[in-house]
Amino acid sequence: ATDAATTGYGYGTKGDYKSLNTYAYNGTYYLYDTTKNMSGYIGTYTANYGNSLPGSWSVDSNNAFTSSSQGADVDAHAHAGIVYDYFLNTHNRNSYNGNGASIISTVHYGSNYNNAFWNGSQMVYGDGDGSLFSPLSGSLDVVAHELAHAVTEYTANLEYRNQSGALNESFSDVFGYFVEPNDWDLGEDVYTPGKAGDALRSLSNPERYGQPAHMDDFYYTSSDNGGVHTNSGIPNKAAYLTIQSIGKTKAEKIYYRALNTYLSKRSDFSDARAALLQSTADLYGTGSDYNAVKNAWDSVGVY
Ligand SMILES: O=C(O)[C@H](CCc1ccccc1)CC1(C(=O)N[C@@H](Cc2c[nH]c3ccccc23)C(=O)O)CCCC1
Ligand SMILES: [Zn+2]
Repeated sequence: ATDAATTGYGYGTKGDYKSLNTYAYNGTYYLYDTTKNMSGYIGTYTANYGNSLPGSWSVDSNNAFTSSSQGADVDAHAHAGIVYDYFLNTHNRNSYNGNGASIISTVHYGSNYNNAFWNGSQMVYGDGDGSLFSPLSGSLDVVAHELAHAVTEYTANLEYRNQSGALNESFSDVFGYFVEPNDWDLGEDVYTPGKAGDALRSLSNPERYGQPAHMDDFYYTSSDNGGVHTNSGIPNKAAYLTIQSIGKTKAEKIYYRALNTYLSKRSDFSDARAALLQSTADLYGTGSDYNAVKNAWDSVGVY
């Protein structure tokens, strides 16, 4: 059988051309990327609008993933590679487990499914209903958000409820920014395709989309695991203020160090403040950067 790594191409859900790391096997081309220095691979599958995972390999007969139904596959595969490169190049972390674990994505999950998730083993993306969402793998910050959940699971493993869960959420939104720093929004590329200028969440103005930006407005609820997607607005605002003060290059190093070195399952917002301050001191001392982080958390009412 002739088999070898190949370079194909395709169009994302926005019609944008993308080069793809593919693999030829017996005359069929697979979204199977073996070009990274990982023990595993980056692979993209389709659930064919069903719910079984990972589904079947995303394949093409001539290495040109150009049909409209392949756009979500193209985006998931290309964006996964970008996020893999980010964690390796910026944080010297080889995949989510630090040891080259395979990064598996499945697209076309369910029917018009308006969400995406990391299920503990892989990333899964719905196509959206075309009104609330377009296919969710089309947003690089969403893909980074999901893969950051995997990184968190293998590092701090923040429990997904109440304050530790809101921190878990915030770290995923913040790494979504670090990977796609052209705006303070999350999910803007796939959220309400018929309406320009809005997003799922905003790091700079969490209140714009119904999230608190201060502890005084913490949302006590039993839904959504204690409001993890709502209360993340508070640490998200602190992250925005931190990045504005000390810059992305320093901020991403202190955020990664806090997650990887100081935070744990039951860490709360106050623990996050302490972990980020300690990480800042470790890396940059207790001068202006340290004071900026302190001021950011003071501003959101977390001590
Ligand atoms: O990774 C996450 O935190 C979210 C995972 C949601 C999920 C959890 C468990 C099983 C299924 C789905 C997915 C995303 C999220 O923030 N979802 C929110 C907002 C949301 C998306 N689609 C929705 C549809 C209805 C209501 C809320 C939503 C949520 O599930 O709350 C992250 C980036 C974009 C989608
Ligand atoms: Zn999340």
